[in-house]
Amino acid sequence: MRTSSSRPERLFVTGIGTDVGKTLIAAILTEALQADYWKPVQAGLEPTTDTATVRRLVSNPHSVFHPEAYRLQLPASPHLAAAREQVTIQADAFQLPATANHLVVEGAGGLLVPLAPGLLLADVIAPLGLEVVVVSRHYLGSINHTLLTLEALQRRNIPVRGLVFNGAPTPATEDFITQHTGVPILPRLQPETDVTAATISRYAPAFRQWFGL
Ligand SMILES: Nc1ncnc2c1ncn2[C@@H]1O[C@H](COP(=O)(O)OP(=O)(O)OP(=O)(O)O)[C@@H](O)[C@H]1O
Ligand SMILES: C[C@H](N)[C@H](N)CCCCCC(=O)O
Ligand SMILES: [Mg+2]
Repeated sequence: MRTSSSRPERLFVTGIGTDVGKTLIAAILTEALQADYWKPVQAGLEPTTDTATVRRLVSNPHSVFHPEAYRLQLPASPHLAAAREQVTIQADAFQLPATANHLVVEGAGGLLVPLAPGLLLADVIAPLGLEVVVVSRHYLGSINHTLLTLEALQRRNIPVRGLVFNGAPTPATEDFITQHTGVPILPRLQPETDVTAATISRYAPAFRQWFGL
């Protein structure tokens, strides 16, 4: 929930790929800021959706969960999932939900995921005036994927709020990315045995403090 004196945070959570922890970090940000949450494109509805997951993981009563612009059955790239249902994802469907609260928007997969022929996720996010939080999960190859993501954001003049490292601390990776790019670094996530509302509540204060709240 936003206090009257603070500027609302408008964050877009992207990642260096799919399954890197965007939903987990979006839930932490949503809880930390008592923000609203919006997942504009959901590809894959079973066993659950990211909106339902974040709703389950968030404890505060203020967050509002805005309906997806596109809910697609197939857990695949959005351009394929949409085509399977004879749906064409349209750029003008990406209008931010009307809210004065902090807002956390979660992408699908990585930054350059295709939505429709000639249309990438980055194309529809860029005009929305969001600041990006990039999630970098550790695996061999993640340095390259992280630098490519940051370079693509810079080339499109999309502002980067910061980077979250997800996984056991890996100094050789984290130090190189930090020094090479100079991007701000948010609190890190450790590998967790269980991801529950209690896990999210444990991380939220450090993120809240990082945002100066
Ligand atoms: N630090 C962690 N500890 C334990 N499990 C994690 C961690 N980070 C992510 N996971 C788990 O990995 C899986 C993939 O994470 P998540 O759903 O957040 O990915 P995503 O980037 O949001 O994917 P998508 O592109 O489908 O939105 C989930 O089961 C999540 O709970
Ligand atoms: C279904 C999956 N979990 C994500 N929602 C979508 C991932 C799209 C990846 C497309 C790609 O980069 O090849
Ligand atoms: Mg997700």
